Amino acid sequence: MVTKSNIYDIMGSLTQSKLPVIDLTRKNINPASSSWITKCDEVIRGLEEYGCFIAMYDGVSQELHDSIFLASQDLFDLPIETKVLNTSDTPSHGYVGKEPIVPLYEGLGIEDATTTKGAERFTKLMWPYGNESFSKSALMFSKAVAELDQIVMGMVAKSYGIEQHYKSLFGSTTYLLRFIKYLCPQGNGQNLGLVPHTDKSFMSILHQKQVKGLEIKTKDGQWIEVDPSPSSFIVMAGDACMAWTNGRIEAPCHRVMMQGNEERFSLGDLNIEIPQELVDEDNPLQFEAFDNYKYIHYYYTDEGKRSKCPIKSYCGI
Ligand SMILES: O=C(O)CCC(=O)C(=O)O
Ligand SMILES: [Fe+2]
Repeated sequence: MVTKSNIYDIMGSLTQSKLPVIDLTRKNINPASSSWITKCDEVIRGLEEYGCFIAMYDGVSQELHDSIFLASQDLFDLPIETKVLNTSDTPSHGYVGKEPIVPLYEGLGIEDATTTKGAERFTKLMWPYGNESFSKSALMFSKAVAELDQIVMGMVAKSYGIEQHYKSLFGSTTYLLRFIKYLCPQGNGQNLGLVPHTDKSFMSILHQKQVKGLEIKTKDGQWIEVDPSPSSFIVMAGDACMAWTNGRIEAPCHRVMMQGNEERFSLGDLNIEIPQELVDEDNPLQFEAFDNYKYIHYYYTDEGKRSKCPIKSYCGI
């Protein structure tokens, strides 16, 4: 029987607590400045405690924020026959829409979004006669957010003393820009935009427009709502980051409960080796080296979908 109290249990309770907000605007992130080490500590604390934090970041101007969301609207206004042309070998990187378990959700990914080639290839597929402003905005936004990712990863690597490993990881990094749209709930009580999950990527950077909806689960099981703002970006660890840091940073469970338009960045890496510096008597090696793309494929197999912690089933020791 479904009673009021067990509906509450299924949905989980919302908490008033907030995610850490870290000022990563340019004046604060010069590695030569004294505030740099403090910022590194804040970033690590946020990631170890919540698996994510909110970055205040000025690499995306208000103008770019506006133009990327206008571009997003143009994209979703295209006919479905055009949008489905965006296919990918990697599950969930192409067009996703009209899925029975998430009927409100629609998403399109641009692979290699930080390269002119990636941005133009996608634009040509969607607009065979061209759409220069779309491809320009997508490329500029991708580059700006990739820069934020690199700042954060540099801080993580510095704090753990694994800068050398980060350099090789960085060489094999590609970026995916995913445009996401959620329909308004249809008044039938169904307002789950996206089911609770952890990201399968290395790191995701989320940016929302006006309408909130993203909720992140704390380690003690409470859900925290995240308010949108043009200068805030949610930096979130994915499963691959958990393996790379030998379990120090765990990918947080998150879901979307309302409607809105959000852009999302995620990152896929190849041949990730667990840095030896993070392995000692107290912290034995927890994961084998793995390939992030193959892991994503594994996650979409029956075994991967059934697993409680797919990254552990895939490459845990
Ligand atoms: O739309 C959002 O804010 C979250 C999207 C998300 O979690 C995902 O695409 O994995
Ligand atoms: Fe996610």
